[in-house]
Amino acid sequence: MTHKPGIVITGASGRMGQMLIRTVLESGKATLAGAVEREGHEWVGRDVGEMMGGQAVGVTVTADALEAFSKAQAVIDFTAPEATLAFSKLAAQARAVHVIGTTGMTDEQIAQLEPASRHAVIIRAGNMSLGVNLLVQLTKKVAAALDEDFDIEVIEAHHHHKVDAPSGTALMLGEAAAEGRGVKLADVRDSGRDGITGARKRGDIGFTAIRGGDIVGEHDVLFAAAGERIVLRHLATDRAIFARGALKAALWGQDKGPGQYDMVDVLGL
Ligand SMILES: NC(=O)C1=CN([C@@H]2O[C@H](COP(=O)(O)OP(=O)(O)OC[C@H]3O[C@@H](n4cnc5c(N)ncnc54)[C@H](O)[C@@H]3O)[C@@H](O)[C@H]2O)C=CC1
Ligand SMILES: O=C(O)C1=N[C@H](C(=O)O)C[C@H](O)C1
Repeated sequence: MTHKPGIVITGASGRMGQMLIRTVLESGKATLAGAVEREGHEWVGRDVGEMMGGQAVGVTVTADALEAFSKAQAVIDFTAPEATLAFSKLAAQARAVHVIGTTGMTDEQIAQLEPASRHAVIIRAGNMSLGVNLLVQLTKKVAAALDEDFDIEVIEAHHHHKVDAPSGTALMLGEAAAEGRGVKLADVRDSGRDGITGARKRGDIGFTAIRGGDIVGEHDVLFAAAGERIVLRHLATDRAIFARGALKAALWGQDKGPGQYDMVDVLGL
């Protein structure tokens, strides 16, 4: 690719926002076309490089997302569900590729992305890392090979700032396990056990969420039967893996037609 696409990062001051800005600036494959934060945020009106504690990079943080998007070829968005919905409409208006890493969206909110995807490329995944997307494929295969004598549990751990549970990744893994078994996750999902829950229901897929300290993101898919257990595990130790995946998606999306895609499409898994 000779032309370097301009990329806007939303949620610029966030944990992922800052990681994405560094990744784009250091990539040599894209330029940083803009940095967006919410109205009233202390970073708005300031140079994003300086606000991250380094040299000025010549990009002023703005709350005017449409103006920023209209000068870019892609938007990478790791923010919050309501913000992401609003950004999807603006990215479609600007015909910019919208890479969505935001998790915690309801089914209704996900359905509301459809009109935007008629006009622009949307690439959405609860986890943008190569390792997790490979684990999703493995989970599907293992679940398809085993019967319901194996209880499936998804166990995830994240830092204490995380606001949604189960994590987007845990839900991807649960969906993959359900697909492997030929069932709908909604019919077998068991989240948040507490109190006298009764015995585990055969065929259910259980979810457990741990929150503590600075854990970047850990996911186990446990297949537990009488006398043996299989554990598929992914450990993230650096948020750079998510940012690298998101940048790859933004570049991949440049020559695709409008529609909704995920990281399995991007990575060709
Ligand atoms: N798909 C993936 O690979 C990954 C997804 N995530 C997800 O990304 C999201 C963000 O995670 P973190 O960076 O840890 O959170 P964070 O709380 O550090 O950052 C979120 C940022 O979004 C900004 N924001 C919120 N509403 C906004 C609006 N209307 N306009 C502009 N900016 C707005 C906030 O001010 C904040 O700077 C979460 O949903 C998380 O689960 C995180 C890591 C990897
Ligand atoms: O909020 C996070 O930090 C993460 N969120 C994503 C998720 O919900 O799965 C991906 C990663 O695990 C980090």
